[in-house]
Amino acid sequence: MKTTAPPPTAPLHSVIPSQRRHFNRLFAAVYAAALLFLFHHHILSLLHSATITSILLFISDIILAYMWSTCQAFRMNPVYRQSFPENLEKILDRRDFPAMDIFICTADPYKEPPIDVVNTALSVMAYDYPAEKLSVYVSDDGGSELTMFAFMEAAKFGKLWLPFCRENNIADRCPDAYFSTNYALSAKTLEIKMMYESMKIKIENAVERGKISDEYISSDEERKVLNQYWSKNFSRQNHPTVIQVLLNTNKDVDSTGGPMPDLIYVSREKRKAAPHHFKAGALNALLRVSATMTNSPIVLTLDCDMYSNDPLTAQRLLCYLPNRSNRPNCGYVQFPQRYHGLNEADIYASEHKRLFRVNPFGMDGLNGPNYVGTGCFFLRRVFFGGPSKYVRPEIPELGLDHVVDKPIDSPEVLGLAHRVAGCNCEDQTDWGSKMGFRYGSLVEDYYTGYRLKCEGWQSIFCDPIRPAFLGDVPFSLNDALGQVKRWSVGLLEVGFSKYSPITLGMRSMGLLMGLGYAHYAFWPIWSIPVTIYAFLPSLALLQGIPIFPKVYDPLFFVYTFLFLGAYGEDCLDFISTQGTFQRWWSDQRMWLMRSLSAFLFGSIEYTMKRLGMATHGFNITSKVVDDEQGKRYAQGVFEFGIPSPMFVPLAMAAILNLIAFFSGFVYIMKERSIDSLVMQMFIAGFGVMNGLPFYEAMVLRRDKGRMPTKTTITSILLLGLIYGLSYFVLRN
Ligand SMILES: O=c1ccn([C@@H]2O[C@H](COP(=O)(O)OP(=O)(O)O[C@H]3O[C@H](CO)[C@@H](O)[C@H](O)[C@H]3O)[C@@H](O)[C@H]2O)c(=O)[nH]1
Ligand SMILES: [Mn+2]
Repeated sequence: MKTTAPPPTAPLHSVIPSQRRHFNRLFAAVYAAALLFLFHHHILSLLHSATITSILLFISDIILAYMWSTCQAFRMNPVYRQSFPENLEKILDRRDFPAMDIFICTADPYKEPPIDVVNTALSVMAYDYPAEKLSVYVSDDGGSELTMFAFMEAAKFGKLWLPFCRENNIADRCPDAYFSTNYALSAKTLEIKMMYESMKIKIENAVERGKISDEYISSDEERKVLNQYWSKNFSRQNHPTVIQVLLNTNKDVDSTGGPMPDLIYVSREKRKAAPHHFKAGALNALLRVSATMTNSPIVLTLDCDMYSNDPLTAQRLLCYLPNRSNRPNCGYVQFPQRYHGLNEADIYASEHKRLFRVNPFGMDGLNGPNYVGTGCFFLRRVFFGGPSKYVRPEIPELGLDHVVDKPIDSPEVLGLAHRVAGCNCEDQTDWGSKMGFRYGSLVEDYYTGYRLKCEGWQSIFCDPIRPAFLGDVPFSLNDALGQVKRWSVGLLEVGFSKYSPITLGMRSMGLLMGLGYAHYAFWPIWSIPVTIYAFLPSLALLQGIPIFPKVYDPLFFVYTFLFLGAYGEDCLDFISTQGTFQRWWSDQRMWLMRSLSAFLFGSIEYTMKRLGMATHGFNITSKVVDDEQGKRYAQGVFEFGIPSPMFVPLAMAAILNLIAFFSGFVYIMKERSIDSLVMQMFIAGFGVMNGLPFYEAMVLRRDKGRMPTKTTITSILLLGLIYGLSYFVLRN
């Protein structure tokens, strides 16, 4: 085989445009023509006679067309990147690697087990990177001594874990992940495993009992730290700032005498009267606290449930620093959210493949991907105004040029750190509006990334073959829908704000990027067409009323093409991004379910919030699962169990389509003609295929995760009501 000479300097990264772009562009043109044909028909028939049915179908198709067209932004120019961290040290001395501040957020020890948070922290502390350049900050919005205790233990265990990983060149640096692989059974490994298990037992035991046993507290120093939580007025929503330097790189060494990274616990001040802005507020507090202590030029944000799966990740980031990439204004590098522990079919489609893996390639070919809340390396500079406009923070020590020249545990530094983590610190300042992570949306990630893009920052998407980060997925349907419901509220908050992507976005970052952001800002409006298509055709079918063109009508072919084209393209995108057909099927089913439920409830919640009728906060997704539930999840069985209102529209649609399909069948047999009802039969049949897990959960299952009878009955009653109404409406 002929070998080519190596390039003069070893490359750090490469970028290849996708071959599919040509096909995508052509297909978009054809599809757009078919859409025009469809709307031509819609308008003619509306002019001819506007019935409720024709108006509803028109509205549905307008929204579907909106979603389709905005989605084209992701298809015009996808690019794939590769990075070569192995070449890094040929160009950059290890001693010149920049310092990094790593932020890990946690907010509730009962929904986010502290042992998992500890695992996440250890996975990044053990990066293949100079330890003295890493500072890990843990934000505890739960204000819990359980989390503090877990980290006191983690600091001790870390001193063994880090050298162990380094010496044995271990790839899985998250202890829990490592010990669930086929690890080498050496004496050293078993010793470390024992240490890990003993730490885990202590932490889990403390969480279970809700307090820390006396025998677990090993020094007066520890007792003093924990004492802060035991004062009378200390509660989750009301407490002073707690900051604890658990490891200090200038003092602490590992078991072999090597340096340890900094490890700092921060629980910002909380007062009931002061808004705390959920995760965005927590991250801004960390931005300020870290500025007073280390002020590293690079910041990594991580959710507590997302551990690092590749020790080279930090070095990979260096391959893309702005002076080395062709994106001069690159302000952040986003790694995708990828997950561990998914069941084979990924029944809740919580991989969110289109959101986290498919579309970001498309945005990367334009101005760069969205920020998705975790697994993202930022230049600290981006939090202080656009590339050419530096916004100076009110407190000079928080600025980029501030050099920390005192030890991080000195009274001066700690004093200032406490002050900037306080509730009043943001009063009358630019934090949350022009500086830091942005407030005003429950999806602070989407919103912050969007505003940065509007300011002129660009970004890069980095999806290495070995996932850089792995996270947890929701284990029950209610959690999976609840998460998307929260996102829906947050997205609409941006969509209908004065910074809407439709206006500001398109103006400041160009048409295609603007469309991409506009696609997500109005994501929840999927609920409108999906709800209409789930109910209307089947309600009409039940009464033998045709609402779509007959088989030999040219319009029938247009509909067929539009449906197969959209589904086919979606399937192709999914499967070509390391997907299986089975998972794609779950993904499309879950899309229908989200639309019928999460998006719908999210839109209602958003409306109520706007009208001042309710205030919904950030409902944290639970990361715990009981054994039985875990078993069902592993087998790919849907988890209903609780009588959640979110299941009602889903059960209604499933039941209706089943009845409609059979009654349509009988009708066709009787009339001996199927021409005019083919499309409705298809839609009902499709609904039935998607509804299979529901029939099972309503009728056949006896386990705890079955559909509660109450929900089934409610759904049937409501369905009866809707059918009654439709009887009058559809016949007129
Ligand atoms: O008041 C709060 C609420 C949440 N969090 C943290 O925010 C993170 C995300 O919360 P989670 O319940 O896991 O929400 P998800 O829906 O799974 O998260 C997705 O959506 C969020 C926005 O809604 C983004 O922040 C996340 O990065 C993104 O993964 C977790 O680490 C929480 O500890 C806080 O720090 N403070
Ligand atoms: Mn999460």
